[in-house]
Amino acid sequence: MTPESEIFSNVSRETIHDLERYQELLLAWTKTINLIAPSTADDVWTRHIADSAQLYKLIPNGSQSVTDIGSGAGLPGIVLAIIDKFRDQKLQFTLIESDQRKAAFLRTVSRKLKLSITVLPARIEAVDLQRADVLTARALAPLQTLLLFGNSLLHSEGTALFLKGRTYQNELALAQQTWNFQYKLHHSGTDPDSRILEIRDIKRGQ
Ligand SMILES: C[S@@+](CC[C@H](N)C(=O)[O-])C[C@H]1O[C@@H](n2cnc3c(N)ncnc32)[C@H](O)[C@@H]1O
Repeated sequence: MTPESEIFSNVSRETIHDLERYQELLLAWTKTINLIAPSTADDVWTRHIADSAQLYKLIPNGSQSVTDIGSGAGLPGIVLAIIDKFRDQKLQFTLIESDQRKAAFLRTVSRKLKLSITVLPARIEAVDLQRADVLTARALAPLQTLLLFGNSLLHSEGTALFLKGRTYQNELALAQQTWNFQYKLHHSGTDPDSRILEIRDIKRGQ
């Protein structure tokens, strides 16, 4: 089994169907608003959908809420909500995206696919939210900034899942100068140079 087919190995046919509908909507809206980099439009399934879907198995059992920050086109938030729709876990998702047109796209996808999502068209720094069990982010900001957001948005026993490219080692070293935290690195099933950072116990350093 390839790493990518492994990502979808426990996923139902209905889930794949909804993910394909999401992909169609994403490509249709990309013609008018800049949802994804044009260079990635030919490979949305692997570059964006599979890349996001691999986070689902890292969401701890018993979690109830997931906050996805800087969601953009809904990556990973929408993809995780689609997978969760056909599972027993029934997570409540909050997606924060400051660009109003992207937030409109997220609301449209949520309505069409009947997802359990609240979209907040706001800046992350400005929201006053109940702390989540899980915080996710992809392609948003350096790790130091993500930890600052995690410090205010994540439950004290919660888990942050951040998709990071090849700079992850430098970002970890820099973040450790300001923050104390526990972390685990997971290989990415879509890009050998990327990692998923699973982070807990975020506290400001001395
Ligand atoms: C590079 S895109 C990545 C989007 C998506 N997570 C992905 O992987 O394709 C970053 C997104 O975060 C949003 N964003 C950046 N700073 C933000 C902030 N402070 N509050 C809310 N959204 C923000 C931008 O509008 C943009 O849609």
